[in-house]
Amino acid sequence: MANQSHEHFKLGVPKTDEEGRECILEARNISVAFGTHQVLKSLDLDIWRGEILGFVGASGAGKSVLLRTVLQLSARQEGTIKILGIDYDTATPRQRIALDMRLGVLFQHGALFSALTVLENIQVPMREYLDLPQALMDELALVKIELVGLRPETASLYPSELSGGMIKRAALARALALDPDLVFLDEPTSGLDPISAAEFDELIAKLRDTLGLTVYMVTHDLDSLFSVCDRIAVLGNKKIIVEGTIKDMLASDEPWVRSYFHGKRARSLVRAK
Ligand SMILES: Nc1ncnc2c1ncn2[C@@H]1O[C@H](COP(=O)(O)OP(=O)(O)OP(=O)(O)O)[C@@H](O)[C@H]1O
Repeated sequence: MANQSHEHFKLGVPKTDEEGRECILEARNISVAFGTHQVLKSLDLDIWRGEILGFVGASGAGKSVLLRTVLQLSARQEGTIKILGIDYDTATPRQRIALDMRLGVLFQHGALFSALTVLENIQVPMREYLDLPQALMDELALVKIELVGLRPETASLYPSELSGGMIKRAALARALALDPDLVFLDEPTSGLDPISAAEFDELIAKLRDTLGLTVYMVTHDLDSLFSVCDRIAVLGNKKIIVEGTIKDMLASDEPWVRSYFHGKRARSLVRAK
């Protein structure tokens, strides 16, 4: 038993960059097709500890497909995905569970269970992966509720009783339930008014700064890209066509990147900076 629990937590040795940051997720040569429709071809991606990586690309470019692929939720034709230095395909079942626990996900529409309260929603991953007494799970869920800036009274509310911004925060609290290293956020500010969206961005930046969280954010929100993303990756032509800081995006000659980051809305953000 002792050996089994040891194996459960035995993870790999991730590669590091020149600043000594660990590579939390390393995807190589990823290809995905649906029938004859090739969506991703030989795509490479590294995600480094502590960064907020924004993923953009034209509608239909494959952002959701890539997200689902790196989360092992949809099949790929080829390619390897290492999480914390472990190749998911060759990992033992226990290592896979340990890896799954290191990742949190906030799907686009919050995806809370409507029949469960906020507290119960946050406890879903705890019930799935941990064996804790109810009182401890209640305590831990309340800590997550506070962490995402919700009031303790929110714990007993159902999703239908929450505003859009509160749903996103509750879903984020659930994504953080197991203290993951990396959270995936799919369009986290879509559907929020600009003030709630800006507050959500601030929360993400705060969690990165205080918890050392690493964030993979699919977004169309230029405000988020300008205000919180350390690095931006642009998906197009079946792979990452440009990646870098917002400054790099503004300097890029790539036609889609130019029109996206030099559009009217982007120009007003550049002026405001
Ligand atoms: N299960 C599937 N079966 C067949 N084709 C699919 C499937 N899932 C996605 N696709 C196709 O893959 C392509 C990429 O879709 P995807 O949803 O990843 O785009 P996206 O970049 O996330 O777009 P958006 O910004 O509009 O959400 C699209 O052409 C889509 O029709």
